[in-house]
Amino acid sequence: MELAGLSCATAIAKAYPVSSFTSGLPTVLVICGPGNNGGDGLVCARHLKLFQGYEPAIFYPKRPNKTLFENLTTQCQKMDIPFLSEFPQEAEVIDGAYNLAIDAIFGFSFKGAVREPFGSILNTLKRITIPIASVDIPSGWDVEKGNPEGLQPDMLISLTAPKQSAVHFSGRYHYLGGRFVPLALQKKYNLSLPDYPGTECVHRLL
Ligand SMILES: NC(=O)C1=CN([C@@H]2O[C@H](COP(=O)(O)OP(=O)(O)OC[C@H]3O[C@@H](n4cnc5c(N)ncnc54)[C@H](OP(=O)(O)O)[C@@H]3O)[C@@H](O)[C@H]2O)[C@@H](O)CC1
Ligand SMILES: [K+]
Repeated sequence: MELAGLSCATAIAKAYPVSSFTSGLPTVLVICGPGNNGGDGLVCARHLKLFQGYEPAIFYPKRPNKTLFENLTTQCQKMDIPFLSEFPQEAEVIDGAYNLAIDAIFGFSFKGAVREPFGSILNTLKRITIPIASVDIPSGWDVEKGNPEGLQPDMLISLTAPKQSAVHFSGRYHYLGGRFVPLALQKKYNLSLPDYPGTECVHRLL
């Protein structure tokens, strides 16, 4: 998870360097869901803050009662990353306060109809105009079929390997992250992963 989240922050810093934010501070709203995708979001927020220049804030409405996620939350709090107590319902409020949104709500274990509070959150995210970077899968997408009515992010960071639904991604930036798959596992699952350049933890696909 640490490497997955670091990959996300690295890819985001490449696609949206601090210098590219011409209107004010590079404020980033990170929305974290209840599973490991949300954990990746917490790690990503922490690394963005460590990269310096980025100003992440986190919304984390449904927190699992597990030590890993409690520790990740504590680390963010100790780094003075603010946690929002409420999600702004108006898209304009998000557009006015932030320059980038990171969607770390659901990944490959999402299924069925979206339950609250995430339905309202996704509806608001569909209306914002600032770019959205989705971690692993745009939240609310079927892992294989995608979701034409769902979020259409500007950036996708596929982790481990792109999921089948990535063929429906129509944004500007697609990165692969998660340089941690052992060769034996790649062979077992017949994964043909691109070579990561040098010591990079991400590989740009689009
Ligand atoms: N394992 C690996 O190899 C790696 C995994 N990685 C990362 O982990 C991600 C997968 O994490 P994951 O399996 O924890 O599930 P995830 O997609 O975060 O969501 C589960 C949560 O969502 C909830 N939920 C589901 N449907 C819902 C609905 N309709 N409406 C509302 N809630 C719903 C569900 O709730 P429940 O059904 O339990 O009530 C559960 O709490 C993967 O995409 C990648 O980012 C990477 O770090 C690389 C290596
Ligand atoms: K996501």
